[in-house]
Amino acid sequence: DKQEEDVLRELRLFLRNVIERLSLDRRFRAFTKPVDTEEVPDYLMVIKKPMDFSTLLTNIDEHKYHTVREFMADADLIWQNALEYNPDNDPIDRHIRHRACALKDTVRAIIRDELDGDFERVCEEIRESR
Ligand SMILES: CC(=O)c1nc(NC(=O)[C@H]2CNCCN2)sc1-c1cc(O)cc(O)c1
Repeated sequence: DKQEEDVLRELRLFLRNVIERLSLDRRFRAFTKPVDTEEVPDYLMVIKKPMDFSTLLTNIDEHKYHTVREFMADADLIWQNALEYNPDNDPIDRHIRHRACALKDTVRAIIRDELDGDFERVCEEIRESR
């Protein structure tokens, strides 16, 4: 109904704003677009569910996320994939793992500081009612 559509619209606006701010952070440049499988040919053999900021935005626009929890499941894939693909004691691996850990902590801090628990509960109730 109208009120429920207003809630889901506000959720989409909140999630787009979170991604916009992450995309401006130079530390997270590697996470903005899908990993280029030309540059990194073995990537899809290691990582089963690639994810990046641009794909998150597309998913939002396609109304894929009805709750912040659903969004977080995909957003977490970005840093989880980077940790999985970069396990070695190699300086390049360690560098991207630091950025993956910074992304994990930054997303959690934004959600903790800016998501109203009551708002997320309303989103969950709408989803359960459908
Ligand atoms: C995003 C990610 O997980 C990623 N990991 C990499 N790891 C390596 O290159 C390590 C792997 N271990 C052996 C030594 N090389 S490169 C890379 C990447 C960075 C970009 O700026 C764009 C892009 O498409 C992919």
